[in-house]
Amino acid sequence: MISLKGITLKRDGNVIINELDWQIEKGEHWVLFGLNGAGKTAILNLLNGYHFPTSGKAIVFGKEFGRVDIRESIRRKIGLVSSSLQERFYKTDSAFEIVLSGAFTSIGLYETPTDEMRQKAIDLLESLGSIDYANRQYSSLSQGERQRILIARALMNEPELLILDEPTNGLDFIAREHLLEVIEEIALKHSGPTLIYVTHHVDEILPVFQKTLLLKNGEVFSSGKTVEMISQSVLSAFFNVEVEVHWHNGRPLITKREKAIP
Ligand SMILES: Nc1ncnc2c1ncn2[C@@H]1O[C@H](COP(=O)(O)OP(=O)(O)OP(=O)(O)O)[C@@H](O)[C@H]1O
Repeated sequence: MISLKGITLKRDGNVIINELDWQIEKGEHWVLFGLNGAGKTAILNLLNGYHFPTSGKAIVFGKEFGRVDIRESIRRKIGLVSSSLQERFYKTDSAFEIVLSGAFTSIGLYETPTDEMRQKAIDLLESLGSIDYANRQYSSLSQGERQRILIARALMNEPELLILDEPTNGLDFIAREHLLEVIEEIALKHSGPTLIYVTHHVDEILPVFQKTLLLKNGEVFSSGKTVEMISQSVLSAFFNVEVEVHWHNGRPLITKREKAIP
């Protein structure tokens, strides 16, 4: 579905992504894990066609970047949930209008939605538990409610790939767990999209994310099965700090290992 080989991205003379290799198969849900400044956003911008690789070969949905302009066709197949989108919406738009705008991949509604689109938006709002606040102004919603609206918006086009960029930012514990339940349901849907979950929080990695790419300083530190990546030895080397990993109900927790008392 996606094949990135030897991708390097330079911006203003700086190497932001260096020799990145990443293969994503359909139905294989991934975590993109990296600390602040690792280059996660840069990779998402690459996948969406907002940045162009300086070198390397990128094939997205069977089409190679650079051969023809494939940005438009790519963006219709990718749903993006990112807090950077929130700042771009119009303050007066209702949650329902924002979900509908997903059908046109636009910010704001410039075209008249069909009855079919309206019904789809209602169905999605219902399935995400958001119908009660569908007519409220988006700007008046809580952060957790906004994230659900963004997910509904991203699902309007039935994307092949759904990218969730740090979706739990600003959520309290309960709202976070509720959102993770929604995400798990989407991931488990047979005909649903393939997911990329971007985070720097280990404890948000759900069992449905069976693959993890660890990104450090713009390079792949390691990638593969989540259980192998989220291990004591790999993460201690990744963080450069000794950590312990504890698994509970299929979810990992990490703590810094205390120094042994001599
Ligand atoms: N136009 C640019 N010119 C130079 N450096 C840039 C440019 N854009 C991004 N960078 C740098 O590239 C690095 C990767 O940035 P990126 O935003 O992709 O990181 P990130 O992993 O998404 O971080 P965060 O978790 O903090 O959002 C950072 O060090 C950033 O300062």
